[in-house]
Amino acid sequence: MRKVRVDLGEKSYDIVIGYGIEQEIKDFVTSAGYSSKALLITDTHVGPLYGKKVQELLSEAGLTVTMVQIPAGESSKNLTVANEVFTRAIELGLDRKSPIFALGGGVVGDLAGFVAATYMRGVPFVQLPTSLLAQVDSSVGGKVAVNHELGKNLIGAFYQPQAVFMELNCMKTLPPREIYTGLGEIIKYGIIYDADFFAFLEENQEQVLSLEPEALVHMIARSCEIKAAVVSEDEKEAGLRRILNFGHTIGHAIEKETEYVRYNHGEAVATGMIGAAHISRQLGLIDDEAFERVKKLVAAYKLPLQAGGVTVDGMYGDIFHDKKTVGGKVTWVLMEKIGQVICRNDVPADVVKQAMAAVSA
Ligand SMILES: NC(=O)c1ccc[n+]([C@@H]2O[C@H](COP(=O)([O-])OP(=O)(O)OC[C@H]3O[C@@H](n4cnc5c(N)ncnc54)[C@H](O)[C@@H]3O)[C@@H](O)[C@H]2O)c1
Ligand SMILES: O=C(O)C(=O)C[C@@H](O)[C@H](O)[C@H](O)COP(=O)(O)O
Ligand SMILES: [Zn+2]
Repeated sequence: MRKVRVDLGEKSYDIVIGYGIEQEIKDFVTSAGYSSKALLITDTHVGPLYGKKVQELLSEAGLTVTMVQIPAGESSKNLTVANEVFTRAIELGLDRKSPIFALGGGVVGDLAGFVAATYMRGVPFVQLPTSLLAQVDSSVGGKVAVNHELGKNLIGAFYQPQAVFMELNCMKTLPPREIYTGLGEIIKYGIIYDADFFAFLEENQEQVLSLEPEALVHMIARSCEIKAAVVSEDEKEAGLRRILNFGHTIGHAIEKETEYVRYNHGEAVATGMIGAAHISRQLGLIDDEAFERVKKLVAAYKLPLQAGGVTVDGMYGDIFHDKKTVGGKVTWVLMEKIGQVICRNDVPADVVKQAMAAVSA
């Protein structure tokens, strides 16, 4: 079992990573001082697999747990579904000390976190991530949100969980496409922060793709360490945290242009990283070798180098709704080398459009 601490003063918490961590969950809940009524939010794929087991586990820790299943998929991450969950919470009489547990991927985590942040102005929140992407990224750091029809994650908050429990046995039921998706965000950490980690991903492809336990623990723990270090320094994205958004400016535009169904998040981010690498090369920040290494690794993990169903004009319009765009100026996270990025808000429109054309199929 591994533990990673997210250091945020009074809001600090542990990420517990391992195979068979039921006792750790029970011990935490028993000593947390929660009200007895709790909500377990999951989706229609994960609920039938793990919902009952987790409900029983939480009952053994003294809670009376109601499970709410939202339809699986990104199209559930909206205010309408959040409102249905608020209604259940009110009907059940959940109070300010009633915990909300998110059991599922990033969609469940982001939506449940948004509900937890806003129901009665904030109730305790615990993440139980079950997808690779949620374990390496979305369950950590406190960005919670729902989508708006005009853009991704536009309605949300920074709201930290009180703990994150990552049960690695859950990976056994994850479809292969969702493994590649998680690898999109994992590759991101190598590019933005850790050249050795990038090299590990280049050199251990078989172990990584088969989720061999030692490789799996390493890639989840290293990803969490990097995210925890960044978030601990800059919780609310005043500066450094923007690096975690590498690939997301174009990635979110791809998701929106394809109505959140054609590509899942990690795939769109992977293509967005190619776009950002393209801009970096055009500006002379990186050489061809670094660009080719990124491209090769993205392809090796079966992620798309180009997106279909998008237009340059559509994507170009979307980037002005990006949360890193201020006063009409888009802040781009760009590569300086593998393991290091910088932010630039002076990228000419034609350079951006060339990169967008290059990643459009
Ligand atoms: N808050 C953040 O910091 C942050 C970071 C990255 C991504 N995100 C958000 O996360 C979302 C993407 O997360 P995701 O990739 O987990 O998508 P997801 O939540 O849709 O999960 C992917 C699919 O896998 C299924 N699934 C999850 N765990 C499973 C398991 N163990 N076995 C079988 N099936 C399982 C889900 O039901 C779903 O069908 C996006 O909305 C993205 O914007 C947020
Ligand atoms: O935690 C962060 O900070 C990130 O940017 C992580 C991203 O992987 C994640 O997709 C995040 O939700 C994007 O945030 P947004 O502010 O661009 O909506
Ligand atoms: Zn992301």
